[in-house]
Amino acid sequence: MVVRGATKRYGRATALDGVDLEIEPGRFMVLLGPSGSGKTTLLRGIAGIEAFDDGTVHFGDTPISSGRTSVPAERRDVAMVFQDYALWPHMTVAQNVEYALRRRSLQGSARRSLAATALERVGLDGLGARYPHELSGGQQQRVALARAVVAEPALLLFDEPLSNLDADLRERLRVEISTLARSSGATSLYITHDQSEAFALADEIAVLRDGRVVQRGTPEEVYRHPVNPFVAGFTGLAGAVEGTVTGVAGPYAVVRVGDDEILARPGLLDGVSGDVRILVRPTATRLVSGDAPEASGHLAGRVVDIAFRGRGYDHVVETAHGRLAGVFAERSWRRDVGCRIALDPDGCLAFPA
Ligand SMILES: Nc1ncnc2c1ncn2[C@@H]1O[C@H](COP(=O)(O)OP(=O)(O)OP(=O)(O)O)[C@@H](O)[C@H]1O
Repeated sequence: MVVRGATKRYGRATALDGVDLEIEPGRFMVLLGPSGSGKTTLLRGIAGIEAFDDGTVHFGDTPISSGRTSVPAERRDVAMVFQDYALWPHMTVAQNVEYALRRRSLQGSARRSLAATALERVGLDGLGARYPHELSGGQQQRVALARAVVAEPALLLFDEPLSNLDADLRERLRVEISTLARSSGATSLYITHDQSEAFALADEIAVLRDGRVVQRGTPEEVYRHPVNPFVAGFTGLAGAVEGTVTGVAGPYAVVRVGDDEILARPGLLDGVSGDVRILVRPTATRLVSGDAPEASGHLAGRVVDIAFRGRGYDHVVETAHGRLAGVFAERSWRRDVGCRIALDPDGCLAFPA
């Protein structure tokens, strides 16, 4: 699927500002962006629920929306899964799924059999005769998934499908969506504002801000090499500290932060100098004793909060030059004690202050 120059304005507000997006057949793309960045507008335009003001959409070589051509939503080879499930309340579960096959010239028995297989694939065999209100939220979303895949569409669109579910169920259903989408062979586009969901699901992520794609890449590329502080901030930070670049050590900048010296990776290709803001990934932090000998790459601080996380504890540490949260240690520290944070330079991203 290829989108070129997708633009949409509402009055004076620009929801989409010339978005280009390509998804290779069979790949799972996640569009990650904050509220209001244009995610839903883009998805609705691709589905044909709304028209772009400008821009084109192609499925393979076939124009779906281009100039005066616009294939109506129901004739696009697309299925969509919504946040609020959007099941027909007056139809049974089986009828909801069969509805997606209405345009196929199939006999009733063939339709019923395909719907039953799809329900089995999402773990709902035996529930076909129930009505949506007789199911839990998670089960309703599974019906919506079965309905989306039953007709084997070329493109699956997901509009924050997990956001109405509680944490445990969200994780389980995320795995099911990932498996189902990939085994169906469809191309998938999934929108979310949740970076952990995006990282877990995506073959590729596109980060959207103010109606523009600001970065595209694999989850690893986006996490390790965010193109700007916005992307870094939106994909998980412990916090930031302020410092001054004093030199270079291999691929790293040497940065003086108060009395400490740490290494950081230049967040931009052309390097950094002078005053910098170092954005720190939580995974780059480790607590060491305040009595430990001072070492390069350590930052002095004081523990201000502790949260138990099952496999250990996340600490909030105040340094003289910024606060870092999510600093992990297997044992719990005490509040108000002095400590040092050992920093992995690959997770410290220096941007001009
Ligand atoms: N029907 C509409 N009329 C006017 N403005 C709209 C309309 N739909 C969306 N917008 C505006 O377009 C921008 C993008 O909205 P969109 O819903 O696509 O964002 P989003 O990234 O999906 O946000 P969210 O995560 O909150 O759903 C926002 O500024 C929004 O206020």
